[in-house]
Amino acid sequence: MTTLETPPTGTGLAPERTIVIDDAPEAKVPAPRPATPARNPLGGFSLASPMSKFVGRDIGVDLGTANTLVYVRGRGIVLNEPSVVAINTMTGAVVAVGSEAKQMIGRTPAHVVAVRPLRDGVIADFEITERMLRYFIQKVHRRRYFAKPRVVVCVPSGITGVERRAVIEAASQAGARQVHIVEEPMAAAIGAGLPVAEATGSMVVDIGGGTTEVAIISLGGIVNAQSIRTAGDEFDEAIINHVKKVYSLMLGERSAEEIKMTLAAAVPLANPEVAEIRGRDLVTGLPKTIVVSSEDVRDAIAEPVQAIIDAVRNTLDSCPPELAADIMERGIMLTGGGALLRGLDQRLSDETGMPVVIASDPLDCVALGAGKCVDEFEALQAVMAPHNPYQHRF
Ligand SMILES: Nc1ncnc2c1ncn2[C@@H]1O[C@H](COP(=O)(O)OP(=O)(O)OP(=O)(O)O)[C@@H](O)[C@H]1O
Repeated sequence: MTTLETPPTGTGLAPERTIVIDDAPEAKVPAPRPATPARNPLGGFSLASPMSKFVGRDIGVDLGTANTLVYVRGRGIVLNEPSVVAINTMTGAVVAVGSEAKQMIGRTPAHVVAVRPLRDGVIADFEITERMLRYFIQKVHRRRYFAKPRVVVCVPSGITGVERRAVIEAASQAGARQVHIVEEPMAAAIGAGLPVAEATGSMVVDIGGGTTEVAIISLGGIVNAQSIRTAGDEFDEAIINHVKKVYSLMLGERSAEEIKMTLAAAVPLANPEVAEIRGRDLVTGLPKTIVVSSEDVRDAIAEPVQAIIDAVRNTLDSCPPELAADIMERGIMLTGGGALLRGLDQRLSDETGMPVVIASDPLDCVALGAGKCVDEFEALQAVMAPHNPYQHRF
């Protein structure tokens, strides 16, 4: 039995303060991954790109709603931090960024707010996003280089021109010499090792914190895509609302995320699990303990899970028959943190009749794809260019 505790307010603490839950494991900075090997998994592209004089400096950024990952050319993924910034509201100063700031959510004194500057995959607070990016870029470069880096940033495929422009501006303000955009599903597919350049259909479903990207890719381009603003955050919200409605218990974001990771499933489990959750009773304001089962949590997240399944089905419905046959053979690749929701692969497979595979590093795929675009920049221009009228130099 897992114990999740949330102390009451009325004690002066914010309701979502958690006692037992540790910071999410993905908040830790990983050991640097080896740079992408010099093979050519994309098949159709020549990888004979000349070594640029800027080797080691250019970076690929997965600017995610939940996590930001930075890949440095020649070094691999060197930074993986929650997309959270703590700000002192009296002075406007940044108090903490990343893991340290995430730990502060729900625990800050009145004059400090812990903010997630991206919502639904796009920039909700431009200035804070820019400061966060600047901090991360400076952190990975450790002042070793004087010139500004060339930056490849991943964005959801469904964002508007204005939202795209905001990402480019934020990256340039944060110190990029040149900003290139690659769409998240394309980056996820490349990072998952799908043969995106070949004349065969590949399907990727990237379930992040704010958006789910569904795309069918062939010959280096996106044939069909759907981006919905339903993903991991929506699961958390559904759990908070369910516990509030059924048990009159107030839960915070971090507790809900922990419940999702430990208890939630998209299919009935052979051995249902339970967890004890302590929180604030909405009626009495006093601490209360409830026992929640995995079945309970499955009901809570049923709606957002169904929305993702519908997006996959809709994309498949409008898929050219030849590509559908390829996908039938090859299967659907699941990437992003949401791919780790228990039983989601099985549920998707049951509902679509297609084989479904979870990528080996689902949380890293987008950053690895952006990294490959950086490592093999000249060769992969084609992947970026057709979808990218906004390649900017500053
Ligand atoms: N084991 C798990 N089970 C369920 N969900 C998980 C698990 N591990 C991580 N997640 C969820 O995955 C999401 C983060 O995934 P990811 O880092 O791919 O998103 P992101 O790139 O930051 O978001 P976006 O692509 O929407 O901008 C969070 O909602 C997190 O709670």
